[in-house]
Amino acid sequence: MTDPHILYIDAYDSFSNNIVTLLKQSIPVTVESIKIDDSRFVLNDDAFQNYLNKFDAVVAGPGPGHPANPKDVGLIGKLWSLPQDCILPVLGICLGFQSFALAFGASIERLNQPRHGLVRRLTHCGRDIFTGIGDLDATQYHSLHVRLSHEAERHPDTRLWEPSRTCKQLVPLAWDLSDDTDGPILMAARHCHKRFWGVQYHPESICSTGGTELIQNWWVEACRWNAGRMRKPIIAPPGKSVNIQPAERESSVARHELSTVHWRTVSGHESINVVDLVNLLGDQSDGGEPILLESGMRDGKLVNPETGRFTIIGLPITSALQLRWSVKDQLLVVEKGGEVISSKRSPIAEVFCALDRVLDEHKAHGGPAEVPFWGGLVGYISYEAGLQSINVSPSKCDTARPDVWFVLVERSIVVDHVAQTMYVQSIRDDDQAWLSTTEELLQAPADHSSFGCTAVKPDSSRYIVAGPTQTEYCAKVSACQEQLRAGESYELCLTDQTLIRNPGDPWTLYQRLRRTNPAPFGAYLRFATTHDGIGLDVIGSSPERFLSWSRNGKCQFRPIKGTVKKIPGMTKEKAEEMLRSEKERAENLMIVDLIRHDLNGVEGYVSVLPSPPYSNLRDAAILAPTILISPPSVRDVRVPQLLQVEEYTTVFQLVSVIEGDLHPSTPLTAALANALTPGSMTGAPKKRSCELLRAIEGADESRGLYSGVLGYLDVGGGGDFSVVIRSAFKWADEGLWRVGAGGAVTALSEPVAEWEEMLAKRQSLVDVLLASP
Ligand SMILES: C=C(O[C@@H]1C=C(C(=O)O)C=C[C@H]1O)C(=O)O
Ligand SMILES: NC(=O)CC[C@H](N)C(=O)O
Repeated sequence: MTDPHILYIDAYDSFSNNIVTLLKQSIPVTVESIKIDDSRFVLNDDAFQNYLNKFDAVVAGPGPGHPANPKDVGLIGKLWSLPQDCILPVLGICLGFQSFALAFGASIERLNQPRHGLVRRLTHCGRDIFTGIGDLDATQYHSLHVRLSHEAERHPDTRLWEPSRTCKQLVPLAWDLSDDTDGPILMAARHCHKRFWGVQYHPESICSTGGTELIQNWWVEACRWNAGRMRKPIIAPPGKSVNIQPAERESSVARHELSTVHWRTVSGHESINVVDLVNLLGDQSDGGEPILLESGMRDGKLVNPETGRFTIIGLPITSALQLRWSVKDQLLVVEKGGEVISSKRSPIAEVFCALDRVLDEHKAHGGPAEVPFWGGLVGYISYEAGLQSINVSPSKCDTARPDVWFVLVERSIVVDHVAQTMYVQSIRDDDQAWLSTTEELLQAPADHSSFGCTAVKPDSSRYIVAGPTQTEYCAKVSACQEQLRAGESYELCLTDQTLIRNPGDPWTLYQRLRRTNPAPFGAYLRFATTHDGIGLDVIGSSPERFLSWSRNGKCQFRPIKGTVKKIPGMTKEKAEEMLRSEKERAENLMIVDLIRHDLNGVEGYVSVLPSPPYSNLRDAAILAPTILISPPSVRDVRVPQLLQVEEYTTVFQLVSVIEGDLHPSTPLTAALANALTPGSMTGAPKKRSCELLRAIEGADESRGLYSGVLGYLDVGGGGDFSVVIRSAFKWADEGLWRVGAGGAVTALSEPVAEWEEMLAKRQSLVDVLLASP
């Protein structure tokens, strides 16, 4: 017999996939998810009722906004007044619960103090959906709350479990009695005779307990009611996405003969000097600029040996394959040998397919197993490109500078700083001569010349051209907090940019940055097009891994949220104490739950190649449509590290780790494509928060590379991307370095403290760009 079917109605929350996963893990059901504004049903009640008939129960999810606003709740608002024969058991969560309570006479009010990411022990009735659940810790993400009546709440001890006089149909099931300013806050209720339940907290959060039991109890109740009504489990209709079985999937993806990675090792006699290496190799390179992804060192030790053990020096040739795409014109341009070989308007999803196809075409084996990069695509994806993937229209940027830019690196040197070994690698077929020459070069004593280094101009030419003022920034923090209090967002990562003139040589500037602010994701890139004059310089010292995945599909996110500046006298112990505060922990917890959602939602997709004839595979690739594969292709999403303090040169940070295993048939870029834009740079829920930030930060501003991701896609199947923070970038046509910085704003933030945090985060870059040579 097929499993019963649950409909999940998603109010654009960033925790929805966690709820769907909790449902699937707790009870034997199939879950189908639709959005609150599903165009098939919003204006067509008959179609919605018909559709509901195919399900056994509904879960109405959390989300931003107010339950009285039809735009915020959409289809959820229709659940409570359906004709008798269409009514289904419903569990409302947070916004879904508020919508339920509002429909039956409760009022929805603002809390004095929003509860975003707070974890509290609840007082529950121990029966109904709370049967058998003892102590219950509940993560909360709400600014609004359900008030049954003022009168009932004045006597919480005697009237806790009785319906109030004004809301006779709502039976309270759980309360949070820990809040002195807001009084008892209703945490769960049920309808006295309809099969509607709701919880104000988030049972799916990593810090909530009893989630599985709650779902199981609710399901028992729902099934009991369905049995009484003789509802039969019915097979859900196919969703919008196409289900492709693995065998079929394999055959629809172009497969190529694997290339072989050719490589040699050179042992370092003493600590390997990355700058000397780049100078040496830069002079030898075939016209292209070396690309450096460096694992930084402080006092002779790796800053973070877990995320930063290897340094990658990519040596692309001038005519290397490049793939570029810009939000403004949506043109996907593939260039090789200095010639544009294809140029086609493509949505962002196609860009990921194109990246996958280039990787598939260059797929290689036989490289050193311990080395995470054998060759592949190195580049970045901007914040605005990420916004496209969640359907947020970007700010009005008036240039078509690339928002996605990758360069194929076929020759590379990878330094393993732990084993003190250098790997000389090439994925070209006929490259033994280059391998031998480079091996010899690396064995010879280093020559300390500095490649391409231009003379640095006098001091006066370095200054801040534009940047935020304290008054403006604090006003923006307050604007964020108004949205948080209104329930529009749970956390907003506010940022701003400082523009600095420094005509000095970027390589010299990077050398200074790596000395003053060594980081696990150091980056030095110089990209240029061969014909239309677009050029970009990046110097970076990011501490934050966005996402990495190994060749066998284990993927890891490491969001940072929670910052303490290193002022004189600040020790790790003191920073730990400060970062244990409710505010810092709440900020980080929200992002952990958001990333779990992103990972739980990873969907595979394949490109179906058009039938031949086509002149070459790349032409075919540009024509290929994309098909989504459902269901999600990630297993076992887990949080091996929650809220740990890590030390960097200028700040202490609170870091969590979220991991999962990708199904082997998942395309290489699937996790990346599904998780953009980085949640630690947006806030939660992601989509609404990005829309609010666009308005607050300025509709004409774009974040560009800042807040985007930078890293590599390896031809062996792995990948590693950092979040572009503590970095500066400069477009050739603008000639100014842009330094973005910001921080998460919550209801508990102090505007001046946020301003100071932003200054602390941009300080290392400002120092480097303004310092005397
Ligand atoms: C916004 C920045 O950093 C982000 C915000 C953090 C925070 O709010 O504590 C920490 C790391 C980053 O995810 C930045 O460095 O500019
Ligand atoms: N998590 C939620 O569903 C939040 C609901 C509502 N927007 C509030 O802030 O109260």
